[in-house]
Amino acid sequence: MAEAPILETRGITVRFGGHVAVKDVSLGIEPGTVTGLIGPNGAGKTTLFNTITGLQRPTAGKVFLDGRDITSLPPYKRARMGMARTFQRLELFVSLSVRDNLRVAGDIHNANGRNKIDLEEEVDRLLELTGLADIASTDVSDVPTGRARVVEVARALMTSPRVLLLDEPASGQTEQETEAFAALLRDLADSGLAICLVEHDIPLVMKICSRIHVLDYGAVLASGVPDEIKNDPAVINAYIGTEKEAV
Ligand SMILES: Nc1ncnc2c1ncn2[C@@H]1O[C@H](COP(=O)(O)OP(=O)(O)OP(=O)(O)O)[C@@H](O)[C@H]1O
Repeated sequence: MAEAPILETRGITVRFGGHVAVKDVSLGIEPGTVTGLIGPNGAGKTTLFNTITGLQRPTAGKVFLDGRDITSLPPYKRARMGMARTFQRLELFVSLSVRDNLRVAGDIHNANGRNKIDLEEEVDRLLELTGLADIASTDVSDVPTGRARVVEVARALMTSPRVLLLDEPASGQTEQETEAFAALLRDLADSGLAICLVEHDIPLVMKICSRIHVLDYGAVLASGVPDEIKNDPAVINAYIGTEKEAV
């Protein structure tokens, strides 16, 4: 039997003036899985992430973590409860080294969190795990975008999250980097993490997600396993058929 979702949205709607960016979206993310969230530009994926993480207040609907209604909690409280994310536009400390970016996140976690980590040990473990050890001392400003995205994931992992939301993490990665990244996400999910992946790299999504939700004009157009999504005429028509990288 499938595990109960650790993260749930119920009937989330977000309006910006007269524009409905997210429309009545209900979905769940289970521990130990990678869940894909795909759809055309402007479909509402980032807005939904912002609502889940507390950066955007929904017009209607609720967000639950561990069955607890967290809709009115600020982002830092959600982070302390085990939610971490990365951003479409990288949000790293560019004048710091890769190692120091991880240290800062670990410091903040230790100052606030209940499950304190051994900082240096965790930094070393995550640099190894994410394949960043060779550039640990490099300033992020000198790190190419593809690898900087992995730095952002590693930094998010410093908070020992149980839910990880990734906004276009493969954008800017080479084919080889994406292959290693896919293996990393699978390993993280295998260790129990609940991952939600917003990504335009359809082959990557199809390869690593156990379940996929397709957003179109803010609403869920389809939900299912990769084979169902790949062959859904509405999805092909609205999105996959328009993607150069289509499977
Ligand atoms: N702060 C805002 N104010 C007004 N409109 C917004 C705001 N943020 C997003 N939107 C609009 O809401 C819609 C959804 O945007 P969103 O960025 O969530 O889409 P997306 O699916 O993440 O797109 P992409 O794949 O291009 O990142 C778009 O029409 C966008 O212009």
